[in-house]
Amino acid sequence: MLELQELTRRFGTVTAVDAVSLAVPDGQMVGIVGRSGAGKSTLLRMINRLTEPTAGRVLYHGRDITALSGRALRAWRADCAMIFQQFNLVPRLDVLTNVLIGRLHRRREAGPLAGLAGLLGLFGAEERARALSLLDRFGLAEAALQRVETLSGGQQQRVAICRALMQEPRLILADEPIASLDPANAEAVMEALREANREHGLTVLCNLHQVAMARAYCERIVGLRQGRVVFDGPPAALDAAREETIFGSADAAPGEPAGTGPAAAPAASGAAALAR
Ligand SMILES: Nc1ncnc2c1ncn2[C@@H]1O[C@H](COP(=O)(O)OP(=O)(O)OP(=O)(O)O)[C@@H](O)[C@H]1O
Repeated sequence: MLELQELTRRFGTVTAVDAVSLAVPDGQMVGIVGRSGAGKSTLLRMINRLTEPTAGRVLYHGRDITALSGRALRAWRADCAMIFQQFNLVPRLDVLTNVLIGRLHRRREAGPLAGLAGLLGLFGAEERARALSLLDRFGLAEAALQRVETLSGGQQQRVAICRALMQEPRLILADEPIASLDPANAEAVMEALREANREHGLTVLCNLHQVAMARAYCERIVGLRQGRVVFDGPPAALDAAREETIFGSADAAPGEPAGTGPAAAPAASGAAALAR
């Protein structure tokens, strides 16, 4: 169980995440939705401590993640694989090497020398075989020796998911993984995340602008608005009125003029429509 207790992050006068409390059982696939600026990225980044909370706690299986430092924090970060909108692969390296880089997160845990051995290309036959088998599972085995920059965005994101699995994490934190993809590639990536969730039993937290994708692929949807949880439930419970609570109406919400405030989308009038 991952527990967020009154998790808060302020940037100056902006409260990006405002006392969020959530309990996520192991193996759940959660879609976190909300307008641009609602606090989705900040929330996710506090879980692996890329962003430090201003207040509140993160607990995993009862252990206080917020209090970790040094080696224990590195180990926790290795338990949380992160997927980014821009893939964060090494474009000039081949696909297989990019996937093997997932092992470095585990090796860094074992100490600097083990990490260095990985950087020098000293991956064992077993690790290579595992990387290839992951690529095969996601339909990418034939591209294993191609430079990653020659692949489509959707293929690159699936390589990033293979790299994440190579890390043998307990959680996947995906921050807008499909924001820059066309619909077909977006679906392929969401399928891959669902497979990681179901076949590997991983907890997946996935930030999404598109409610339709969250509905289709996530068993639970958490809606954020101005850093607060305004919806938490299964897709079937997210009716039009509740969706409006998350995204606002076609017109700006009361007291929240279009294009201003921490939760403002590029244009509030278009944000709800774009998000659906
Ligand atoms: N490093 C930072 N410094 C200052 N303000 C920040 C920082 N990171 C986030 N914010 C602010 O916190 C609020 C929440 O941002 P966040 O990126 O978490 O939202 P989001 O829902 O992920 O939005 P998007 O979908 O556009 O990434 C915004 O007002 C943003 O400007």
